Amino acid sequence: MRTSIATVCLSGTLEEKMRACAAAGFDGIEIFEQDLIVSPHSPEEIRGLAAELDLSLDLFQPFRDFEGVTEELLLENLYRAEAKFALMNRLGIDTMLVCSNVATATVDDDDVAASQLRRMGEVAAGYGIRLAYEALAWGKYVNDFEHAQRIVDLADHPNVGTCLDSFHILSRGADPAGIEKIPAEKIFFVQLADAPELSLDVLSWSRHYRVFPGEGAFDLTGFMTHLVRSGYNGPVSLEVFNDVFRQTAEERTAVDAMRSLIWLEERTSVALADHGGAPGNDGGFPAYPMELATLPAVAQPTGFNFAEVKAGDSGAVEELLFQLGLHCEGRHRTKPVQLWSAGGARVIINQQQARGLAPAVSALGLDVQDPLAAASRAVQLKAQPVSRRSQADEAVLQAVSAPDSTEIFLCEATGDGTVAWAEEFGSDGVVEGEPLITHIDHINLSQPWQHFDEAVLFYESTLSLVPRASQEVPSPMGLVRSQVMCSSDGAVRLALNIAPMGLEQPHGGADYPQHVAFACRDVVALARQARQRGLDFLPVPANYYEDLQARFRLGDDMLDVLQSLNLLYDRDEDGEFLHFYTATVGNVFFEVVERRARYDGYGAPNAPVRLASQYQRARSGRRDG
Ligand SMILES: O=C(O)c1ccc(O)c(O)c1
Ligand SMILES: [Mg+2]
Repeated sequence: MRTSIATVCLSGTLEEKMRACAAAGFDGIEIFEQDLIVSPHSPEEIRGLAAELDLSLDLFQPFRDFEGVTEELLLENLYRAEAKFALMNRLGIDTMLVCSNVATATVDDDDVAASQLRRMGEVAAGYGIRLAYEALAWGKYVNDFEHAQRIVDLADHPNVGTCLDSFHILSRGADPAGIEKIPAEKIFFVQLADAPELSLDVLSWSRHYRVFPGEGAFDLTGFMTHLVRSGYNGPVSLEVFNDVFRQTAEERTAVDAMRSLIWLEERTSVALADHGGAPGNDGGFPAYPMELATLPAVAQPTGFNFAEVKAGDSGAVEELLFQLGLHCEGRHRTKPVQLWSAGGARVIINQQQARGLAPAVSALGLDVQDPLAAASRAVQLKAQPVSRRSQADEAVLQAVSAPDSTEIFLCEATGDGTVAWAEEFGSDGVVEGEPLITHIDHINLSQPWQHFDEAVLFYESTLSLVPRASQEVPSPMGLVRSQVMCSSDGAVRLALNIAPMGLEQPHGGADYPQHVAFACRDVVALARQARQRGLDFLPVPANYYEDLQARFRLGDDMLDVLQSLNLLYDRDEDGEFLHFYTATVGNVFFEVVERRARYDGYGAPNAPVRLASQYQRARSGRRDG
C-alpha cells in the first residue's frame, strides 16, 4: 500500500512538514495549496526537496468552486485552473483535487456539471494532468460520493476521475460498499480521516475535529476493505484537519499518522482474510492489486506484571505500600531498586537517576505470550524502544516508550504467578497468611491533553487493548476526559485521563498525579488494617455519604462502615464496587478496589469526589506549607 499524507495535517513550514513526513516513512504527500503559497521556496525548489527526501508529490489541492456555474464564470474558472496546471507542471504533480462547488454553483444539473468538468479535463490533458473530483459533505448540489461518480461517468473523459474521502462518505452515514462498484481506474485518489462522534454541523466537524484512523468512531477498516475490493492501487492518503495536530510538533504528528496507517493496513488485511480471501493468497480467492503489509500478530496482554514508581526520596511511597499490606521482597542486587509485593501485585520502587524527582509512575510491565513478537510489533508501529542498562546475567526485558513517556515492559507470562526477573531481588519478606491484595486491578495514566488521541491509538495498535466509551468527569480544575483501554477479559485495564491543564501546574498536565489500583478480596478489612498502620486516606466529605444513602438506601450500619473508613461505593446491575484512595505523595497515589459479583466499571460517579478532594488537599497543603 502506498502511503501519503496531506501537508494540512501538520504544523510548521512546508519544508518542515516535508522533512517530518519523510522521516516518519511516508511514500508521498499531498501539497495543500496554502502551504505552497506562503512558502519562500519556488515550486522547483519544493520539487527538488521532494526528490531529495524521496517523497512523491501525489496531489495538489484543493481547487474550489468550479462546476455548476454560468458560462461566464466557467471561463474565469478555466483561466484560474490553467494557471494551476502550469504551476503543477513546475512542481511535477500530475493529479489535482477538485472539490464539489460549495459557493458559486447556480445550476443544479448533472449534465451541466459533467460537461464543465469535461472541458476542464480537456485543458488538463494538455498539461498531462488528471482531475480527481471530490464530493464535499457540504457541497451545494453535490455532497455524496455516488452522485459525484455519476457526474464523472457523464463527463466521460480519461482525465476526469473521482477522489474518495472517508470523512465525507462516513460523516453522512453513506454506505461505503458502493465504492466497490466504481471502476478502479476511475478512482484517482483516496483520502482517509476518522472522527469522533459529535453532533455538529458537518463543516465544523470536518475542519476542526478530524483525527487519524483508529482515533475516532468511524469504521475505517470496513471502508478500506471496500476500497481494496474495488481494485484501487493508488496512494492511500491521510487528510486530517485538526486544531490540536496543527499546533503539535510536526515530527510527532507525522509518526502518529504513520502509526495509524500501518495499523489500518494490517487491520484491513486481517478483515479481508476473515471475509474469505486475503490479497495475493493462493486459496482460490481473488488477489487484489493492493498489497497489504502485515505485522506480527500478538495476543492481548494477560495481566499486569508490575508497576514502577520512580522516586528520589522513596520513603513516603514505601510507607504507603507498607500500610496497604505490601511487603518489601528485597533490593536489587546491584541497583537502588526495591521490589514490593502482595499476592500477584508487584510494585518496583526505582531510585536510579531519580535525584530530586518527586515520586511518579514511570513504567508498567505487562504479561504477554511472546515478548519479542510484541516488542517487534510495537517497534514496527513506530514505538520507541527503551534501552535500560542491564548486567550480563540479568533478565533481558523488552520495552517501549508510550506517547507520555511511560515505559511499557513486555514480560513473559508464566501462568504460575512468578516472574523470572524477581530472582535479581533477594527475598527478605516472610509473608504470613494470604494477602488481601490479589493483583493490580488498573493503572491510571494522565495524558497531556494534546496527546490523548495519540495515546488511544498507541495502546490499541501496539497492545490490542480495546477503547471503552470515553467519559467526562467534572473537577474543580476543569472537565477531565477519561477513557479506559482494556483487554477483552479485563485482566489489563489502563485508564487514560486528560490531565487538567491550568490551575495547579504551571506547565500543563505532565506532572499531574497518576495512580495504581490494587484489587483486593476484602476492602473493609484492608482499610481497617491500613488505618491501624496510620494510613493517610484521601478524605471523603459527609455530603457524599448522604447522597449515597439517597441513591442506594444502604443500611445505616453499612453507611457507617463506609464513612468511617473513607470508602466510596458504587452499584450497577452487574454488582457492587467498594474502593478507597490514599493521600498523594509527589505525583503518585494508590487505590484499593473490591469488585463484587461481576461489577466491571471504575466507580465513575465517585471520580468527581476524588478529584475535588485531591484538589482541596493540594490547596490546603500549599497554604499550610
Ligand atoms: O474543508 C475543505 O475545504 C476541504 C478541502 C479539501 C478536501 O479534500 C476536503 O476534504 C475538505
Ligand atoms: Mg478531502
